[in-house]
Amino acid sequence: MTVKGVNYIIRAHENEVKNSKIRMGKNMKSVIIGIAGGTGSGKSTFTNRLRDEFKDNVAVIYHDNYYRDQSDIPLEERKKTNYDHPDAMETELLVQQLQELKEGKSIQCPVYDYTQHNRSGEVQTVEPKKVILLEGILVLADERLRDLMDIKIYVEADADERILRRVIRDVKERGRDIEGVVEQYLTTVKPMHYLYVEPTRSTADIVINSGMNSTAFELVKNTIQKILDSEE
Ligand SMILES: Nc1ncnc2c1ncn2[C@@H]1O[C@H](COP(=O)(O)OP(=O)(O)O)[C@@H](O)[C@H]1O
Ligand SMILES: O=c1ccn([C@@H]2O[C@H](COP(=O)(O)O)[C@@H](O)[C@H]2O)c(=O)[nH]1
Repeated sequence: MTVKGVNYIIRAHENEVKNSKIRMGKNMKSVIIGIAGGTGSGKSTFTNRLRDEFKDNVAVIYHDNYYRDQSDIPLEERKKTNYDHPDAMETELLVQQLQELKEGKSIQCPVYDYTQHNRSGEVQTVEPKKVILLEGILVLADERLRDLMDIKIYVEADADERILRRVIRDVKERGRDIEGVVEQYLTTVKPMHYLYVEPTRSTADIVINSGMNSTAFELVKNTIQKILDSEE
Protein backbone atom coordinates (compact mmCIF):
# COMPACT_ATOMS: atom_id res chain seq x y z
CA MET A 1 0.00 0.00 0.00
CA THR A 2 1.34 3.45 -0.89
CA VAL A 3 0.30 6.02 1.64
CA LYS A 4 1.53 9.56 1.89
CA GLY A 5 2.59 10.57 5.35
CA VAL A 6 1.73 7.41 7.19
CA ASN A 7 5.28 6.85 8.49
CA TYR A 8 5.36 10.37 9.78
CA ILE A 9 2.10 9.94 11.61
CA ILE A 10 3.24 6.72 13.23
CA ARG A 11 6.44 8.42 14.38
CA ALA A 12 4.45 11.43 15.54
CA HIS A 13 2.31 9.12 17.61
CA GLU A 14 5.26 7.34 19.23
CA ASN A 15 6.93 10.59 20.17
CA GLU A 16 3.79 12.28 21.35
CA VAL A 17 4.26 11.61 25.05
CA LYS A 18 7.96 12.55 24.99
CA ASN A 19 7.33 15.81 23.22
CA SER A 20 4.60 17.39 25.31
CA LYS A 21 6.34 20.74 24.72
CA ILE A 22 5.34 20.70 21.05
CA ARG A 23 1.63 20.21 21.74
CA MET A 24 -0.45 23.25 21.15
CA GLY A 25 -1.23 25.24 24.25
CA LYS A 26 -4.89 26.11 24.86
CA ASN A 27 -4.62 29.67 23.64
CA MET A 28 -2.08 29.05 20.92
CA LYS A 29 -3.04 30.01 17.39
CA SER A 30 -2.09 27.57 14.65
CA VAL A 31 -0.74 28.71 11.32
CA ILE A 32 -1.81 26.82 8.20
CA ILE A 33 0.60 26.77 5.26
CA GLY A 34 -0.90 25.59 1.96
CA ILE A 35 1.46 23.97 -0.55
CA ALA A 36 -0.09 23.54 -4.01
CA GLY A 37 1.20 22.90 -7.54
CA GLY A 38 0.64 20.56 -10.46
CA THR A 39 1.19 16.84 -10.30
CA GLY A 40 4.92 16.05 -10.24
CA SER A 41 5.87 19.65 -9.50
CA GLY A 42 7.66 18.67 -6.30
CA LYS A 43 5.02 19.62 -3.69
CA SER A 44 5.49 16.46 -1.68
CA THR A 45 9.26 16.74 -1.99
CA PHE A 46 9.14 20.29 -0.59
CA THR A 47 6.58 19.40 2.10
CA ASN A 48 8.48 16.30 3.18
CA ARG A 49 11.74 18.26 3.46
CA LEU A 50 9.96 20.61 5.89
CA ARG A 51 8.48 17.64 7.74
CA ASP A 52 11.94 16.06 8.03
CA GLU A 53 13.34 19.35 9.30
CA PHE A 54 10.68 20.06 11.92
CA LYS A 55 9.60 16.49 12.67
CA ASP A 56 6.83 16.40 15.26
CA ASN A 57 6.75 20.16 15.68
CA VAL A 58 4.52 20.45 12.61
CA ALA A 59 1.40 18.59 11.50
CA VAL A 60 1.27 17.52 7.85
CA ILE A 61 -2.00 16.94 6.02
CA TYR A 62 -2.20 15.62 2.44
CA HIS A 63 -5.36 16.56 0.55
CA ASP A 64 -4.97 13.28 -1.40
CA ASN A 65 -6.01 11.41 1.74
CA TYR A 66 -9.42 13.05 1.35
CA TYR A 67 -10.24 11.50 -2.04
CA ARG A 68 -13.79 10.22 -1.65
CA ASP A 69 -14.47 6.68 -0.53
CA GLN A 70 -15.39 4.64 -3.63
CA SER A 71 -15.94 1.24 -2.02
CA ASP A 72 -19.31 0.94 -3.78
CA ILE A 73 -17.62 1.09 -7.22
CA PRO A 74 -15.61 -1.84 -8.71
CA LEU A 75 -11.84 -1.28 -9.19
CA GLU A 76 -12.13 -1.25 -13.01
CA GLU A 77 -14.63 1.61 -12.73
CA ARG A 78 -12.59 3.43 -10.08
CA LYS A 79 -9.70 3.56 -12.54
CA LYS A 80 -11.85 5.81 -14.75
CA THR A 81 -12.67 8.41 -12.06
CA ASN A 82 -11.49 11.96 -12.78
CA TYR A 83 -9.12 12.42 -9.83
CA ASP A 84 -8.10 15.90 -10.88
CA HIS A 85 -11.53 17.51 -10.52
CA PRO A 86 -12.30 19.20 -7.18
CA ASP A 87 -15.42 17.02 -6.78
CA ALA A 88 -13.21 13.92 -6.39
CA MET A 89 -12.18 15.16 -2.95
CA GLU A 90 -14.17 15.22 0.29
CA THR A 91 -12.91 18.72 0.98
CA GLU A 92 -15.81 19.39 3.35
CA LEU A 93 -14.33 16.79 5.73
CA LEU A 94 -10.88 18.36 5.40
CA VAL A 95 -12.27 21.83 6.19
CA GLN A 96 -14.05 20.46 9.27
CA GLN A 97 -10.92 18.63 10.45
CA LEU A 98 -8.69 21.68 9.94
CA GLN A 99 -11.10 23.70 12.04
CA GLU A 100 -10.88 21.02 14.74
CA LEU A 101 -7.06 21.16 14.65
CA LYS A 102 -7.23 24.93 14.98
CA GLU A 103 -9.43 24.45 18.05
CA GLY A 104 -6.68 22.28 19.56
CA LYS A 105 -8.42 18.94 18.94
CA SER A 106 -6.77 15.89 17.37
CA ILE A 107 -8.35 14.42 14.25
CA GLN A 108 -8.74 11.02 12.60
CA CYS A 109 -7.51 11.62 9.06
CA PRO A 110 -8.49 9.10 6.36
CA VAL A 111 -5.68 7.18 4.64
CA TYR A 112 -5.73 6.79 0.84
CA ASP A 113 -4.43 3.83 -1.15
CA TYR A 114 -3.46 4.90 -4.70
CA THR A 115 -2.98 1.31 -5.84
CA GLN A 116 -6.67 0.61 -5.11
CA HIS A 117 -7.94 4.08 -6.09
CA ASN A 118 -9.74 4.10 -2.79
CA ARG A 119 -9.57 4.87 0.90
CA SER A 120 -7.68 2.14 2.72
CA GLY A 121 -10.17 1.96 5.58
CA GLU A 122 -7.44 3.01 8.00
CA VAL A 123 -7.26 6.36 9.75
CA GLN A 124 -4.30 8.20 11.22
CA THR A 125 -4.39 10.39 14.27
CA VAL A 126 -3.10 13.90 13.64
CA GLU A 127 -2.41 15.99 16.71
CA PRO A 128 -2.92 19.77 16.73
CA LYS A 129 0.29 21.70 16.20
CA LYS A 130 1.27 25.35 15.96
CA VAL A 131 2.15 24.88 12.28
CA ILE A 132 0.06 22.80 9.90
CA LEU A 133 1.34 22.03 6.39
CA LEU A 134 -1.46 21.29 3.91
CA GLU A 135 -0.33 19.82 0.59
CA GLY A 136 -2.21 18.96 -2.59
CA ILE A 137 -2.83 19.85 -6.23
CA LEU A 138 -6.11 21.57 -5.39
CA VAL A 139 -5.57 23.10 -1.95
CA LEU A 140 -5.62 26.62 -3.37
CA ALA A 141 -8.65 25.90 -5.56
CA ASP A 142 -11.11 25.86 -2.67
CA GLU A 143 -12.07 29.18 -1.14
CA ARG A 144 -12.80 27.58 2.26
CA LEU A 145 -9.27 26.17 2.37
CA ARG A 146 -7.70 29.42 1.18
CA ASP A 147 -9.57 31.29 3.92
CA LEU A 148 -8.11 28.97 6.55
CA MET A 149 -4.54 29.45 5.28
CA ASP A 150 -2.04 31.97 6.62
CA ILE A 151 0.62 31.35 3.96
CA LYS A 152 -0.08 30.09 0.43
CA ILE A 153 2.71 28.48 -1.60
CA TYR A 154 2.62 27.26 -5.23
CA VAL A 155 5.37 24.93 -6.43
CA GLU A 156 6.04 25.33 -10.13
CA ALA A 157 7.73 23.08 -12.70
CA ASP A 158 7.50 22.74 -16.48
CA ALA A 159 4.78 20.37 -17.72
CA ASP A 160 7.24 18.09 -19.54
CA GLU A 161 9.29 17.60 -16.38
CA ARG A 162 6.16 17.01 -14.31
CA ILE A 163 4.79 14.27 -16.58
CA LEU A 164 8.16 12.56 -16.87
CA ARG A 165 8.44 12.47 -13.07
CA ARG A 166 4.86 11.29 -12.76
CA VAL A 167 5.36 8.38 -15.17
CA ILE A 168 8.34 7.13 -13.17
CA ARG A 169 6.65 7.66 -9.80
CA ASP A 170 3.28 6.15 -10.74
CA VAL A 171 4.88 3.04 -12.25
CA LYS A 172 7.31 2.56 -9.37
CA GLU A 173 5.12 3.58 -6.44
CA ARG A 174 1.46 3.66 -7.41
CA GLY A 175 1.03 0.34 -9.24
CA ARG A 176 0.43 1.80 -12.74
CA ASP A 177 1.65 0.98 -16.26
CA ILE A 178 3.05 3.53 -18.72
CA GLU A 179 0.07 3.32 -21.12
CA GLY A 180 -2.36 3.96 -18.25
CA VAL A 181 -0.40 6.96 -16.97
CA VAL A 182 -0.26 8.51 -20.45
CA GLU A 183 -3.98 7.88 -21.10
CA GLN A 184 -4.96 9.40 -17.73
CA TYR A 185 -2.65 12.36 -18.25
CA LEU A 186 -4.13 13.25 -21.64
CA THR A 187 -7.79 12.69 -20.74
CA THR A 188 -8.09 14.19 -17.26
CA VAL A 189 -4.83 15.25 -15.56
CA LYS A 190 -3.72 17.75 -18.18
CA PRO A 191 -7.11 19.43 -18.91
CA MET A 192 -7.97 19.66 -15.20
CA HIS A 193 -4.54 21.11 -14.47
CA TYR A 194 -5.18 24.04 -16.79
CA LEU A 195 -8.77 24.45 -15.56
CA TYR A 196 -8.31 24.12 -11.79
CA VAL A 197 -4.67 23.94 -10.69
CA GLU A 198 -2.63 26.40 -12.74
CA PRO A 199 -5.12 29.29 -12.22
CA THR A 200 -4.53 29.07 -8.45
CA ARG A 201 -0.90 30.11 -8.96
CA SER A 202 -2.06 33.73 -8.85
CA THR A 203 -3.61 33.24 -5.40
CA ALA A 204 -0.27 32.17 -3.89
CA ASP A 205 1.85 34.39 -1.64
CA ILE A 206 4.99 32.61 -2.76
CA VAL A 207 5.73 30.80 -6.04
CA ILE A 208 8.61 28.35 -5.77
CA ASN A 209 10.56 27.07 -8.73
CA SER A 210 10.97 23.33 -7.98
CA GLY A 211 10.51 21.38 -4.76
CA MET A 212 14.29 21.04 -4.47
CA ASN A 213 14.92 24.79 -4.47
CA SER A 214 17.27 25.33 -1.52
CA THR A 215 16.86 29.10 -1.32
CA ALA A 216 13.08 28.82 -1.12
CA PHE A 217 13.40 26.00 1.37
CA GLU A 218 15.62 28.10 3.68
CA LEU A 219 13.19 31.05 3.51
CA VAL A 220 10.15 28.94 4.36
CA LYS A 221 12.12 27.01 7.00
CA ASN A 222 13.16 30.26 8.72
CA THR A 223 9.58 31.54 8.65
CA ILE A 224 8.31 28.35 10.28
CA GLN A 225 11.07 28.48 12.89
CA LYS A 226 10.04 32.03 13.82
CA ILE A 227 6.43 30.94 14.20
CA LEU A 228 7.45 28.01 16.41
CA ASP A 229 9.67 30.27 18.53
CA SER A 230 7.01 32.93 19.02
CA GLU A 231 5.06 33.07 22.28
CA GLU A 232 1.68 33.53 20.56
N1 LIG B 1 13.48 19.16 -8.89
C1 LIG B 1 13.38 17.85 -9.10
N2 LIG B 1 14.26 17.22 -9.89
C2 LIG B 1 14.16 15.91 -10.11
N3 LIG B 1 13.21 15.09 -9.59
C3 LIG B 1 12.31 15.65 -8.78
C4 LIG B 1 12.34 17.06 -8.49
N4 LIG B 1 11.30 17.34 -7.67
C5 LIG B 1 10.66 16.16 -7.46
N5 LIG B 1 11.28 15.17 -8.11
C6 LIG B 1 10.85 13.75 -8.14
O1 LIG B 1 9.67 13.69 -8.93
C7 LIG B 1 8.70 12.83 -8.35
C8 LIG B 1 7.44 13.63 -8.07
O2 LIG B 1 7.75 14.59 -7.08
P1 LIG B 1 6.68 14.89 -5.92
O3 LIG B 1 7.35 15.76 -4.93
O4 LIG B 1 6.08 13.62 -5.44
O5 LIG B 1 5.63 15.73 -6.75
P2 LIG B 1 4.14 16.13 -6.40
O6 LIG B 1 3.90 15.88 -4.94
O7 LIG B 1 4.06 17.59 -6.73
O8 LIG B 1 3.28 15.30 -7.29
C9 LIG B 1 9.35 12.24 -7.10
O9 LIG B 1 9.86 10.98 -7.41
C10 LIG B 1 10.47 13.22 -6.77
O10 LIG B 1 11.56 12.57 -6.15
O1 LIG C 1 -6.83 7.14 -7.04
C1 LIG C 1 -6.16 8.07 -7.48
C2 LIG C 1 -6.01 9.28 -6.80
C3 LIG C 1 -5.22 10.27 -7.32
N1 LIG C 1 -4.60 10.08 -8.50
C4 LIG C 1 -3.76 11.15 -9.05
O2 LIG C 1 -2.93 11.70 -8.06
C5 LIG C 1 -2.56 13.01 -8.45
C6 LIG C 1 -2.33 13.88 -7.23
O3 LIG C 1 -1.18 13.45 -6.54
P1 LIG C 1 0.24 14.15 -6.81
O4 LIG C 1 1.11 13.57 -5.75
O5 LIG C 1 0.04 15.62 -6.62
O6 LIG C 1 0.67 13.82 -8.20
C7 LIG C 1 -3.69 13.56 -9.28
O7 LIG C 1 -3.17 14.20 -10.44
C8 LIG C 1 -4.52 12.31 -9.64
O8 LIG C 1 -4.61 12.14 -11.02
C9 LIG C 1 -4.75 8.91 -9.19
O9 LIG C 1 -4.19 8.73 -10.29
N2 LIG C 1 -5.52 7.92 -8.66
